[in-house]
Order: sequence, then C-alpha cells, then structure tokens
Amino acid sequence: MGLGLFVGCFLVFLIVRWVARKINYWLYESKLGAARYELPPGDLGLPLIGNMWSFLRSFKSNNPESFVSDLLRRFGRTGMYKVYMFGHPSIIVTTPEACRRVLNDDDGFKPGWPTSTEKLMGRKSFVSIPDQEHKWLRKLTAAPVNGFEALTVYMKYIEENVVIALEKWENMGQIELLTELRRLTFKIIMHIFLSSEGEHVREVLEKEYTALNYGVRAMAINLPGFAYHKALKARKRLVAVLGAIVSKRRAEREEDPSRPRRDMMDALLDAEDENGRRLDDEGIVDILIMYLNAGHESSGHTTMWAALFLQQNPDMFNKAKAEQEEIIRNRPSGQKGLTLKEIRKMDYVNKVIDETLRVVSFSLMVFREAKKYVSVCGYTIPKGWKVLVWFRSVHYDSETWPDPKKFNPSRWDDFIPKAGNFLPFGGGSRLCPGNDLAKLEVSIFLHHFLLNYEFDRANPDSPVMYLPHTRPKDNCLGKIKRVTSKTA
Ligand code: HEM
Repeated sequence: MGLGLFVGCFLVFLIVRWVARKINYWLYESKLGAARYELPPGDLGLPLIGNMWSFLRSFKSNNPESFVSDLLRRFGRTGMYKVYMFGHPSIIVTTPEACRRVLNDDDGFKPGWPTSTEKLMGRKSFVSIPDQEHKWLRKLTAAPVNGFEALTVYMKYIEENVVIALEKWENMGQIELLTELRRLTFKIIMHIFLSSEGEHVREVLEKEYTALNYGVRAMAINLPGFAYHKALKARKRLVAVLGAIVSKRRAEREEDPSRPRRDMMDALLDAEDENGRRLDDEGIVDILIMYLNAGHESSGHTTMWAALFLQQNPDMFNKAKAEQEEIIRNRPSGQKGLTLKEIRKMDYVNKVIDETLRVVSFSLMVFREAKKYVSVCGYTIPKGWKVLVWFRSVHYDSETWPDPKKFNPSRWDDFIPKAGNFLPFGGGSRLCPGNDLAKLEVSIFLHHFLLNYEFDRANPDSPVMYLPHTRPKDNCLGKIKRVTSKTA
C-alpha cells in the first residue's frame, strides 16, 4: 500500500471518529443554547453507546471505582460530570452536597429509572407513578413495615426463623450462605406482605425473583438467552401468581367480611384515598412485586457481608460477640428472645452494619430526571436529562472515609457523618421505607450467629462480582459450624 493511500485512510478514520464523537453533542448539547456552557464537564461519548462500555468494563474488571475515578482524572474534581448512559444524556453526581441537593428537591426532580427497569417493576410501582399517588401509597405502606410497633411485632417472627435457619444450615453440610440468607429474608418479607401463603408459593416466587434481579442491572436486550429477556419472562410469571393471590384474597374477604385483617395485602385491599379511590389488582400486584423484591435482596446481601467481614476479622468478631454475651448476661431472668431495647444496646454491631452498608454500597446509584432546568452546585442540569446519584463515590470519598476500601467499624467511634456523606438508604421523599426493618434483620441474625456459630468458607479467595450485586462469585460457599452446645 502506498504511503498516500495509508495517509488518506488514516485521515478518513480521523474524520469519521471526530464526526461520531460530535453526534451526541449535536443531538443533546447544542440545542440547549447558552445553558450548554453551564453543564458540568464530561463527555457524552459515541452515539447509542455513550459511556456504557467503560461503565460495564469497570464492573466486569472488578474495579467499580475506576469508572468515576477515570472521569475525575480526565475532567477534574468537579463532582458532577455529563455522560450518556442507559440511552439518555445524563449528569452523574458524586459529591455528598450534590447528591443531597438532588435527593431533596422534589420540585426539580422525579424518579428517572431506565425504561427497562420500569418495565420490570411495573407501571404502577413507585418508580413510575406520579408524586401524589406515591405520597399516598408510601404513607400507607411505610409505617406497617418500618414503624416501632410493626418492628416489635416482626421481631419475634424474625428471631424464630433466624434460629431455625441456623440450626438447619448447620445440618446441611456445605451451603451457599448468600442463597440461604436471601431465602430467609424473602420468607420475612413474605410474612409481612402475604402471611397466609404457604411454602410452595414462596419457593415459586423466590425463583422468579432471582431471574428478575439478574435482569434489573443487565443490558436491556430483549432476545432469548439474555438476562433481561429472562427477567421479563419472570415478571410475567410473577404477575400471574400474584394476580391469582390478589383475586383469591378478594374472594375470601367478600365471602367473610369479618375475616381478620392480617398482613399488608389486606391493608392494600382496604386502602382508599381522600377521593374514595381504591387500588385495582394491577396496582396491588406492582406494589407487591416492588416491595417483595426490594425487601429481600438488599437485606440478604448485607447480612451475608456483615457476617463475612466479621468472620474474616477475628478481633472484630470477638468484640461483637462479647457485646452479645453482655446482652444475654444482663437479660432479666424469664425473658425469652430479643427486645428492641437490647437491639439499641448493640453499639458495636450497629457500627459493623453501618460500615458494611458503606463498604458494600448495595445501591450503587439511583436515578432521577430533571423536571425543569435546575442549578446544582454551580452547574445546570437541563430539563429531561437523567441524574445518576452515585452513592458509591460518596461512600468511598477518602476525605470523609480515610482508607475507604478498608472495613473498619471503629471509624464510627464518636463519628456522625455530615448530611449527604452516608446514603445507603437514599434520602428525601424516596428514602428507603425498609431501612429500620433491614437493620433489625441484620442485627438479629448477627446476634445468634455470633453467640453460637462460625462460618468456614470453602473458597476464601473466591473473587467478588459486582453485577447484578456485589457478592462473592461462589455465593459464599461454606459450612456453618456450631461453637456452643445446643443449650447455650
Ligand atoms: C440493606 C437493605 C436495604 C438497602 C441498602 C436499601 C436501599 C434503598 C435505597 C437506596 C432506596 C432509594 C431509592 C431511590 O432513591 O430511588 C430504597 C428504596 C426503597 N426500598 Fe430499600 N433498601 C434496603 C432494604 C429494604 C427493605 C427491607 C424494604 C422493604 C420492606 C425496602 C423497600 C424499599 C422500597 C419500597 C423503596 C422505594 C421507596 C420509594 O420510592 O418511595 N428496602 N432502598
């Protein structure tokens, strides 16, 4: 090939590359007029793909921090970056102040989850419904899940099931601790929402939820073999099973109107807003799909990581165990089981849980969409653009959290993070309504685990995967071993 042809090809390549890199600018930025000069720095990347490739690569290469640190290296420590992700021009916010501003501004922002997530959660779930309806349904569902009275009632059920599960796992030989904990937390959330359904229904639903979850964070490719396609199918089956349960419950209540109200399903069927409007079956099913999902995956994973971090750090394990033994020593004779007062005395275990939530950052980010032009920390977020509130960066900021990758519960000694520096449950009007329930579940599990058991991992060097959620590749394979006699 002559030199002239080579230079010509190279020039064509450069021009095509330049044009391709400008397309997103022409499509989304140039039409903003003067506001485009107020956008944060960043790069919308190539058309359609945008920044998705480098985002997914950072996770697949087990270095999730590298995506944002790369933006930081290229564009400076501005804390906000323009990107093109999940099919939309977006702004990533990574500083505590900017995250807090976005989460607390309901006039400026609404949920902005990708359409693929909305399709999986349903058009009547919290991710899709208008603000007014969200307010009503949140009020209706949050107190029965998270209020003091509710937690007092659930405690007994949770504790009984934790004790039974640990005894069972001890006799099972090798188990996947994560899989078993997800089963346990699913059983708990099923009890709260659908107390009368039996084991068979629970097993069917649980299997479908595993497929659903793999699809929530996968590429939205609806073709056979892809995780998203399987998740859509799982949703269809969930709708069918839950729809049948709603119809059955309606019929039972019509037959016997004095039937005692037992669980959240009854509360949803009774619900009526100030205009007398009630929920239809589709609305109830979508709320169930969302709550049953949110209510077990995150707490199952968090419990596993808390137990694992302790098991890997004998000093911390012993300190947490000593705290639990102290609780038992101080317990009035005749009292059976834990009380909320005792849970509040678990100062060190509480630090272990907060540190686990920080290090794992189960919800890596949440999505919002700007309802209008909003100014945040000196930059403009244009109307219609998505906002990715990046919790993981907040939790790995070395200014607030020295040596951030290190699991260190003692960093919480006499330390209360400033607003916005610790957001494991989000914030503002969408703050997780299951936060206290989740922490209660982890505390009860750790109490019994620390007092009576140890976990022996089969593959201590099993690599960590970050998608769909942060977990050891082998789902924490190993054996639960009892270290006290059965009477202890
Ligand atoms: C360690 C456990 C948990 C973590 C880390 C977690 C995290 C979160 C986060 C970050 C959000 C905010 C989403 C947003 O801003 O858009 C959220 C929302 C939500 N969570 Fe949790 N969650 C946990 C446990 C639970 C539990 C046990 C339940 C159910 C009882 C639950 C139910 C929900 C629901 C329904 C929402 C949507 C709230 C709304 O849009 O108003 N979560 N969760």
